[in-house]
Amino acid sequence: MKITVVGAGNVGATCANVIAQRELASELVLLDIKEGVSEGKALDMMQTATLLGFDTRVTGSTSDYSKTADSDVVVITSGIPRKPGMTREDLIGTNAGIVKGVVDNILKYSPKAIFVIISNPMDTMTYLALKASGLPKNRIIGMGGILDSSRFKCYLSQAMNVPATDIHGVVVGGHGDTTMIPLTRFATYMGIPAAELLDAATLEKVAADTMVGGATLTGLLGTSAWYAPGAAGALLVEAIVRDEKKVYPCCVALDGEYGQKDICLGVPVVIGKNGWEKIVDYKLNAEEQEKFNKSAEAVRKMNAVLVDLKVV
Ligand SMILES: NC(=O)c1ccc[n+]([C@@H]2O[C@H](COP(=O)([O-])OP(=O)(O)OC[C@H]3O[C@@H](n4cnc5c(N)ncnc54)[C@H](O)[C@@H]3O)[C@@H](O)[C@H]2O)c1
Ligand SMILES: O=C(O)C[C@H](O)C(=O)O
Repeated sequence: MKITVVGAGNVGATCANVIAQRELASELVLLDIKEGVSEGKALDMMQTATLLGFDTRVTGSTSDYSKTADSDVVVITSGIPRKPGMTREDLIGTNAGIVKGVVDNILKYSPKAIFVIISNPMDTMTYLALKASGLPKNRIIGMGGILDSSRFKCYLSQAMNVPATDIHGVVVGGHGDTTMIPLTRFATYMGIPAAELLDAATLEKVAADTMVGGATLTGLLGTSAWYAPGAAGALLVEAIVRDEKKVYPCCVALDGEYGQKDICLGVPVVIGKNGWEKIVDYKLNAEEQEKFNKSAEAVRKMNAVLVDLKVV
């Protein structure tokens, strides 16, 4: 198994580090445009192999895509992150060109790869990757919902004062401050509905905190987060390479499911060796469906910008 991570910055390097530690591949390539950075980070990681006990061979490449040849999975994290006060959508002008260029280059050497898109604005970058690559839709997966759900579970666990690992919680819709939809109705602690354990105001605050989870971290860090995003990307890669058939909320192309078409948006999907294999229907109620439709409307507006940018 060969995996490439494009972008050796905060998220890419963290994701690669988790992939190596969990031995998800025999070969892992980190690629960046910054001279020597991916090689340096790869070597640093290799020097943890005997300390942490893994055999994945990690190498770096400065812009040489031939080193990524025959990758089974490619994770795209290249692009600028937001700064405090910015939205993810503000990044489109820079990141669309970067993501398009990366997809084109990867395809020259790894035509059979499954793509995991992390660069922001992620829903639109996933749509761009789908259109630019012309690949079957199941091989293009945007990562956002896994991260947002893990933040949702984190805030729920803090409100309930219980371990986050005993909580179930899912966020669907877009990966934006106003477009994501924490599904409070489906949140449970060991099967007990969260609404029975938390009052309505607390549950609402948990959902609101989840939605601005990335912005909160950006305010604290001065740039956006990387530990949870990197780990979430690696978890998605793990489900693919181990053919786990796990259900994760991911950004995928909808063709009528959840009432939407010609858009990539976050819904629960089965993940396995073929990429995303099936969409799971949560049967949203009217209020949730209305939020989902509004989320789609906002993402569609962003997707239209891709035409102005002449990348689709
Ligand atoms: N989807 C998510 O859940 C999620 C979570 C966190 C971050 N992000 C996004 O991921 C992206 C990366 O964030 P980060 O914190 O790692 O930023 P970063 O600045 O630390 O790293 C980005 C890296 O991309 C590299 N890069 C730029 N252009 C490139 C190109 N053409 N080819 C290869 N590499 C290139 C840069 O040199 C840099 O090393 C941002 O767009 C951020 O918003 C998304
Ligand atoms: O918040 C960001 O801009 C980065 C990422 O999308 C996140 O949710 O951490």
